[in-house]
Amino acid sequence: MTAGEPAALRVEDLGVRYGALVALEGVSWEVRSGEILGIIGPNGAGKSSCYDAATNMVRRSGRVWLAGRDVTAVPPHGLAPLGLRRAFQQNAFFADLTVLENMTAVLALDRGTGLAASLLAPWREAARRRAIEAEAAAILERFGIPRAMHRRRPPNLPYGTQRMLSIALAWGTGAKVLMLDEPAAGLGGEDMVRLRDLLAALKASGAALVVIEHHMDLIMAIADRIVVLDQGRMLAAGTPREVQADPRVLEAYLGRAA
Ligand SMILES: Nc1ncnc2c1ncn2[C@@H]1O[C@H](COP(=O)(O)OP(=O)(O)OP(=O)(O)O)[C@@H](O)[C@H]1O
Repeated sequence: MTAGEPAALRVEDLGVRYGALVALEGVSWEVRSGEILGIIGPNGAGKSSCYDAATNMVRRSGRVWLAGRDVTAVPPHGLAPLGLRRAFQQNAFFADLTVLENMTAVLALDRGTGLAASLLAPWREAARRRAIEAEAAAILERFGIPRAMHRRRPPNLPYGTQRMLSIALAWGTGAKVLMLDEPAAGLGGEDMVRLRDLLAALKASGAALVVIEHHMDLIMAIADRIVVLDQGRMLAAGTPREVQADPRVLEAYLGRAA
């Protein structure tokens, strides 16, 4: 990214209420291309509400800009074509389709071809389908899913590979901003290393990543900047080193648990 270029995603003064409960208030941050922004905070701090607010999935106040364009009023399904994509905490895929069919279906949908047309298409669609399948296979490999696994069904994959698949499906034809909700949940050992390497590679490719994560070692290692939420408000923001040294952050995490 060059100086003066607008942030890949900028949110300003986000607020969310569930009835009388203020889940989020006055939250502002931005993430630039080729950057990873971490969002952390104790349980119930408002992290998921912040994602829902940024992607217009909940009634909220505040404003959102994507690459300088005001997308405050754009509905969730209108954001993906603009490059803002999101993967959820739960692995999400069609369990009855193979890994390759899942990826192919996402690409076809991204390109405006319906699922039925992509998978059940008549002969005249065959060449086009083969091209999309080849692209899907290449994306899966990029996300660390080898060809030997492409004909399997997602529930039969190792858990860490299911997670990679969920991220690949969220990525689709490509994200300018990818929002991940606890990508490391349930992962350990080698899978953590694979995830960290993948996120670093996506960042290096120029994507902007926003990552909610409870796994502190991971987020402190990969994030360029971190926003700390507590009780719906911004408690701190800065580099990993800065937030780790912030007494308010230590208090939020350790003080109340002690
Ligand atoms: N749909 C909802 N209806 C009512 N209250 C909600 C709803 N969703 C979240 N909340 C409340 O809003 C507050 C913020 O929740 P949120 O899920 O955004 O926090 P979080 O930081 O993502 O938590 P966690 O780390 O546990 O996932 C919490 O008090 C939660 O109970």
